[in-house]
Amino acid sequence: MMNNFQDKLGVGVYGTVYKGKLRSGPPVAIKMMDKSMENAQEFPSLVAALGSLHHVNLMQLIGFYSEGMKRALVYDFMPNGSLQKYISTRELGESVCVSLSYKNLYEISLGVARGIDYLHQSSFGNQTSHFGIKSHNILLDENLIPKIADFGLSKLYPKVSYAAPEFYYKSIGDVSHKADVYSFGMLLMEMISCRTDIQNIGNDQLLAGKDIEIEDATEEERKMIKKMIKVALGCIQMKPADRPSMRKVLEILEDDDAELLEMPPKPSIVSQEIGQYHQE
Ligand SMILES: Nc1ncnc2c1ncn2[C@@H]1O[C@H](COP(=O)(O)OP(=O)(O)OP(=O)(O)O)[C@@H](O)[C@H]1O
Repeated sequence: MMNNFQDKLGVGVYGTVYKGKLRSGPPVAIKMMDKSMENAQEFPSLVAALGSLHHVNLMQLIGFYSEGMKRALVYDFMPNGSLQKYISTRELGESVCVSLSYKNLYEISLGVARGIDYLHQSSFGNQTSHFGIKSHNILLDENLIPKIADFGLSKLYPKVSYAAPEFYYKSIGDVSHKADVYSFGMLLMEMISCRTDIQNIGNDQLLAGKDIEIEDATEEERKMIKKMIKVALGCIQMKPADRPSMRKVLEILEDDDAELLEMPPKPSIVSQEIGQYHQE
């Protein structure tokens, strides 16, 4: 592997990511793990488990390095970087956001849902309650196909993404795959709000049963966004048991008639809901 660790792609919770090159040619991303990693003794078995997962929407682990305290993971290099870069209006301004069409956003959401569903169905999913999904960890390849990265590393170094309420309030349910469903719903909200005013659409138009008006969207795109909003509202329900499974989410996103489905109830505000549970 050829790399002089000069081309830094970024720094994450687990360490620093560099761009490198395999001798045979393709560029790679090398994630140098910090020494402070917890449960480091689990690294070899985790690498074996991660290497056995194959899905078009998961970032494929193509190699690893482990010697003494040094550990590194090698992945394909993703030329379009992370989804976060495209959808964060706060950090980067709207010009970046609008470079993704509604269709792009819908297809990315479908790909991410397929990747999470695969993880939940896999034997790895049986041992892991949640995978910590967030827009930083969704990388886009040259065709804007999303790849979920870092999904196994939360076993070594627990971290919270769009934290589901059950992480804080045990009374509403156990932390399970439904925490990923919640994170996925928040991700959808983030994606939609990058192009539209989600507050107004979610509350005023859709929830009131009205048709949504989205500027500069075709009829097909309007349907896609409407499905994404419905799925998002279902996924961010307060109680894990009220959220759909990732398999159900996929069914809805892939269903052409899903826009006719009933709108999920508006998710209640945490403090009110928690108060209610405490009174039960
Ligand atoms: N395979 C890859 N190809 C291209 N860029 C990558 C790749 N993997 C990571 N990066 C970039 O490197 C940076 C750091 O990535 P890393 O996954 O370590 O952290 P993160 O996703 O920013 O945050 P966290 O550690 O909380 O998951 C990010 O900006 C990401 O876009």
